[in-house]
Amino acid sequence: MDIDSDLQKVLPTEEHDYDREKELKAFDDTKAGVKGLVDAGVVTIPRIFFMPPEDTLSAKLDDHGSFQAPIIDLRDRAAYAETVEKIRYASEKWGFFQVINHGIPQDVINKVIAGVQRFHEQPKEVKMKFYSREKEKKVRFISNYDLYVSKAANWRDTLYCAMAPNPPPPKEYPVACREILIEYSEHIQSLGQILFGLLSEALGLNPSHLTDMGCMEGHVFFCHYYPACPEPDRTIGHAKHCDPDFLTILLQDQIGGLQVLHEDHWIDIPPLEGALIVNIGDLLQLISNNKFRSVEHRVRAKRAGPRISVACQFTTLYEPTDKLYGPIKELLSEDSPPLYKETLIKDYLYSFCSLGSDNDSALAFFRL
Ligand SMILES: O=C(O)CCC(=O)C(=O)O
Ligand SMILES: [Fe+2]
Repeated sequence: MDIDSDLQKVLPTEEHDYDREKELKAFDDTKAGVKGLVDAGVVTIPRIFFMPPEDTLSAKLDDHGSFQAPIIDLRDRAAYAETVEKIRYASEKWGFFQVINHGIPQDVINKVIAGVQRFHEQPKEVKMKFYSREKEKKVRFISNYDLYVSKAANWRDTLYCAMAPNPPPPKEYPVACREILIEYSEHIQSLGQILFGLLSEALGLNPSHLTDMGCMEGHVFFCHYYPACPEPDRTIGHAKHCDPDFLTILLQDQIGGLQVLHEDHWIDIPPLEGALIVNIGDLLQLISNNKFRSVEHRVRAKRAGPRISVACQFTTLYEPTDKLYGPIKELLSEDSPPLYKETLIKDYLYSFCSLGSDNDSALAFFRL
């Protein structure tokens, strides 16, 4: 008996036949993203999307109904000190909270979701013109920014629009969502002011401290589209990651799937009509010297869809600035020495992107 050829029969031949690089490239070259696969009628997902079982099995909902990320009412200005305290607790213990009565009209939120859906559901020929892996581009469409470095491709497409500082001329944003994104960006600036004020006070600083440092200088919209997935247990919508910014304001539609890691459990952040989700990013963890926490989160793939979300990240991305960010001096003492070295925002982002989102936090590179 020819042992070698018998062995070949029982070994999964797939591994030999599978040229991952080639398949990633073929997918990328379609410039049509995951939506393109769904439109082509796939009923089994291509292997480039398979997550290792430990990541998908645990992607099932943990049964921890007793945990719920804090919900904070921003209208209650009379109870300002109490709101500051709630923000402090949420930022230290969860890194995530939802805000209600935040001042952004529901009508605007609905139009943002509709505009983003319109962009992603256009004929692929229109979207393809925006498809690019050039990081410095201020407006671009891409499926999986970390396609070539992550363990598995995610079931998601994204339109990026940098809104500040130095926005491109309005005509460079896609016509499908141009007007509403510009309007939403103005609302985001106002809400950002409120949140950074509260966060500054929650750190025991002057209310304008974080804005004076430039934490609000830039923001970028990540307009995600998660198509309905025929095999949701084999893949993920958005692999676990922390955000590499100061702060994220996230708007999600009613489909659900977002989970946050809390005390070793994956906790659902269920859609709450009218609410916005806020989470602390790595750069705020860094400048707060670990007082606030940037926490891992992910989005499950679902049979239901599409799911639409818009993450607004406060960061200047790759803007050429020489501003360095390190732990805030006022927060340091003998008992609380600096834990991180200073960094440029763009250097932090390069480290983050080189890792791929499903790896350990890039913060580790900046530890002293
Ligand atoms: O789609 C979501 O709910 C999460 C998106 C997200 O985590 C991100 O863009 O960083
Ligand atoms: Fe995120």
